[in-house]
Amino acid sequence: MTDTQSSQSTPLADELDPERILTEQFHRARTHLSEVPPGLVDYLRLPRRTINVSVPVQMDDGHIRHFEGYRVLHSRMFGPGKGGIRYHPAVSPGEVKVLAALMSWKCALLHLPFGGAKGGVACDPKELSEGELRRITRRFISELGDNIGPYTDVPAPDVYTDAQTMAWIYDTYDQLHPGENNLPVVTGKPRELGGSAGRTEATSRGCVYTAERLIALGGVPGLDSLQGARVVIQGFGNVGRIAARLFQEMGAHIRAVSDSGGAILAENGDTLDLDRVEAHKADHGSVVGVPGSRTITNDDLLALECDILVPAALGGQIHSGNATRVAARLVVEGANRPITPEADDVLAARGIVVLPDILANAGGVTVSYYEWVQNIEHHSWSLEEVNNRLRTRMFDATDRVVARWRGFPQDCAEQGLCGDLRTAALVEALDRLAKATLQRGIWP
Ligand SMILES: NC(=O)C1=CN([C@@H]2O[C@H](COP(=O)(O)OP(=O)(O)OC[C@H]3O[C@@H](n4cnc5c(N)ncnc54)[C@H](OP(=O)(O)O)[C@@H]3O)[C@@H](O)[C@H]2O)C=CC1
Ligand SMILES: O=C(O)CCC(=O)C(=O)O
Repeated sequence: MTDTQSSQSTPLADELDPERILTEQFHRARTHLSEVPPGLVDYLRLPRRTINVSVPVQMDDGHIRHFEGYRVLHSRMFGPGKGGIRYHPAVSPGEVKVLAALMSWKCALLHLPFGGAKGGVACDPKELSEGELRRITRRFISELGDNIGPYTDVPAPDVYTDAQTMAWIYDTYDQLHPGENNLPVVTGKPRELGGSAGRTEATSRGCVYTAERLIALGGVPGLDSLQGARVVIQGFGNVGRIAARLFQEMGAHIRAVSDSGGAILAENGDTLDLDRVEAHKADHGSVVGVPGSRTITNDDLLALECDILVPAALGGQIHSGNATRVAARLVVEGANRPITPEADDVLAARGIVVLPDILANAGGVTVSYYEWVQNIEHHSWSLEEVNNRLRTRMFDATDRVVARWRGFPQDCAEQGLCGDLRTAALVEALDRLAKATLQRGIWP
């Protein structure tokens, strides 16, 4: 589309259902894994445990409200469950279950000694005071009790939670287990409380590293460098805001960004002044209205002509109703599950490459692993050391996924197989999980 056109688009009925999407993605990968017993493959899709808790909280005006909270442990195949905690009105048991499964694939793909987990509380943090959020967090964590722990299930930040939330989680757990080294019970903590150098930027840094590597491997037709690449980013929170900075440091031009209030496009068609965007967001709560920018909708942002599109907000943003309008060469999934399987097919048919979530945004959990190790060892690594380790690990995972992708049969479509990078990443992860399950042994 041109920068001035606008149109509305809707997904198909049920297309955004998270569990249907996971089942479809899983099905696409398992067709490449004919040597793994079918029953075992099914087992790998399902969560080990789902916990629902009711969280009663006294609000600032004195009345009592309750919130629904969830923690799903999908797998502990390679170590403790690992995954963020999200506070958002749309948090549901189905969505948390799917996000937990994605964490298992992500950790397996990155060779991290973790399984997968995810949690969330259905609430709107924008309508809550800091005190109310603190009380929700403390009560949620005490309701979870020993279902989390440094060697069983280790939370971290996700949408609308941050280092402060992690500090409350640590403090609550520490009150319940005095006298132990409880720092590794949660990652993404403030630096003063054992947080790792580089964790805040890690997810975005991982997006840049994986994109850089994929491009260097010749994986994106028509794109040979980040230098001069035109980048569009949806979401201006932890992942989107920092990704904008890091892509710019690599010489890319940030054409447009967005948040829940809308999207902005650099007026001169060139690059946004990120200092101004950040200052405006801090003062007004949204990127919309930054001087020197033009306001557009989030849907129109996804259709802007660019080299790299980075969805870094919520799931289900690119679907069959708008995938035909995406005008990028490469989509880097900063967010978890921003693209539906139907949209994956449309993008693949149009030659648009997708760097899938379990690879592109795995920098966050990778540095969470480094934080966990540092906490266990009572040690602290420099930012340079963390970033070097992260770069090596992200490059290695990208190399393995690209090798798997290039090893797919040439005639995938004729054989009824899906031949995209998402499927390659998932096959790589599932193959490892399947082998480990069989090596550990299914009990009689
Ligand atoms: N934090 C991490 O380490 C990791 C995060 N992720 C994934 O990245 C994504 C973003 O997470 P994170 O940056 O941490 O979350 P944040 O809460 O820091 O930021 C979320 C951003 O998304 C924006 N947003 C919310 N709803 C919409 C919408 N409907 N349209 C456009 N923008 C919207 C928010 O807008 P506003 O500012 O107006 O509220 C905000 O800018 C999620 O999918 C998360 O699961 C993946 C791996 C690790
Ligand atoms: O840092 C972590 O442990 C998990 C981050 C996360 O929730 C994710 O990768 O989706």
